[in-house]
Amino acid sequence: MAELVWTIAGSDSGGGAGVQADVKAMHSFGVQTCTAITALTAQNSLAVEEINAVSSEVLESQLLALEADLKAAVIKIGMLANSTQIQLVAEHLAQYKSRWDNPPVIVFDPVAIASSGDVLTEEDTLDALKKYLLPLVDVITPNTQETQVLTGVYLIGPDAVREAARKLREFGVKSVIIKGGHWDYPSGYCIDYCWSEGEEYWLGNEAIQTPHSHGTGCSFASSVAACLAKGYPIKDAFILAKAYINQGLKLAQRFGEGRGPLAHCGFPENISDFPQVIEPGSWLGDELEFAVSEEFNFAAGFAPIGEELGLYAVVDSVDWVEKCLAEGVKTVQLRIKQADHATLEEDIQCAITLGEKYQGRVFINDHWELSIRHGAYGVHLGQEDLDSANLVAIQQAGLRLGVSTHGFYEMLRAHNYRPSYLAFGAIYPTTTKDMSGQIQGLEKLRHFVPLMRETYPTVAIGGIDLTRAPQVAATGVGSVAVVRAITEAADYKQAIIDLKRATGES
Ligand SMILES: Cc1ncc(COP(=O)(O)OP(=O)(O)O)c(N)n1
Ligand SMILES: Cc1nc(C(=O)O)sc1CCOP(=O)(O)O
Ligand SMILES: [Mg+2]
Repeated sequence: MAELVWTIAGSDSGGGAGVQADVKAMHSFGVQTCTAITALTAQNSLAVEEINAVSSEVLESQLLALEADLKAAVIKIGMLANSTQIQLVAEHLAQYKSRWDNPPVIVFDPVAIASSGDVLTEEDTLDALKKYLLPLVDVITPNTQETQVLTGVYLIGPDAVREAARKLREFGVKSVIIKGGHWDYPSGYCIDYCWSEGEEYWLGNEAIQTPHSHGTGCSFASSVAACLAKGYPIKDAFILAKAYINQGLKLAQRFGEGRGPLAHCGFPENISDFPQVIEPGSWLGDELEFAVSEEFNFAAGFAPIGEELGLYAVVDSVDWVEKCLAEGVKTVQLRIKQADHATLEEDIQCAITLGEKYQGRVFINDHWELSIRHGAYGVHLGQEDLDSANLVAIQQAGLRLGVSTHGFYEMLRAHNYRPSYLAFGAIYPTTTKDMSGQIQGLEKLRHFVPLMRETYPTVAIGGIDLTRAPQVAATGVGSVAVVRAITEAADYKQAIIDLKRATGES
């Protein structure tokens, strides 16, 4: 069943922003949308002629109807026309938060100023917002002007953006996304910022030049809301919303004499619409003056593999490396996790030699220094390892590099390094490793694979067994990686034959 998302916002008679944009954006991400309309604006592509706020009774009757029968996973709030509406909505939200079995996530787009420049709310709303609404908000998505109006911070650079986000959190907001569509810094680029749970995320891409951008703010917040309802973590919702806007700006058309609306074109599927994850040491990171640690090393472009990896066995001993290679598994990873493993170096050496003997690809998990020392075919690293491993040394030694990813943000971060392959996990729950909160499922895998398949060999891992392998392979992923499906099989030789057949390898 589709997830339910409400939008509490104004109607745009011109069809480009407000609830009209919200419904289209939410539909693109596959959620069911309910609406509570706060105002019937009379506007077209040139101007907002009238606001026409609905009465408190009319607004409340919509909320009462929805809360009685169609409880939302996420509620997106757009234009609230006056302080009475703000107070009314805040009272209802507070009840939902305290009384519903599954309290809704609140996403607030503080629509102060339409892109045409018209002020959409009354003067006294600012105090009411700060007093009643912001303490209930989980994610706020202001643009530059709205951020400045709410915080008094003028966004002249990254530190000012951080400072504004801190001020918004002081009002009680949990997570902050500040959209950089208007700050043109660095020149010609559009940089966006997200702060959530102590982590910050920066995304950037070249600014897309079009006058037809009406409704981008509403659509961005609605995309975030829909993605959160779909179970994406905020950093992935942030990326997807940004890709959705980029896609819509590129395809936007003129309707009327003024600014046309953002185009709504479904889930973003083209990698060129996705932003770059900005990291210290990258060009954009330098432009934004991100601190770079002394031992910082960055390398992009690792030795290619040249074909898909096929059935991929991830095992914890040399004995299993040999058993798998001997049965014709072409890609094997030695994954030894005990820090005090007495024969670690010897085992890595043996695994590398076995790979050469059986002409298989043997990757070593984590231990990149020993991998370089003994000339491994490749190493497999996790996201945290990207910060600490000597990537330059791995690249210069000609080792292949595989990188784990768990979601869109990590996938795009890994893409900065142009590794030799990308792994997506965990597709299903697994007992081999604690992956709680990081289960992707087939629907998300179906989105990851087409974005990356042209650039890298792709691998799916986590909870895959013989019964699930065919559906995983049907996503187009190039390789299925398993631990227990081989090492805990009653007959591992038969399991290898069956898994290869189930994934179309033989
Ligand atoms: C093929 C493949 N994919 C993902 C992983 C997980 O690697 P990582 O995130 O580094 O976690 P650990 O395996 O070190 O626990 C993997 N090993 N192999
Ligand atoms: C080692 C590992 N990495 C994962 C990831 O998602 O990064 S899932 C995983 C365990 C896979 O084991 P099994 O096939 O037994 O479920
Ligand atoms: Mg690792």
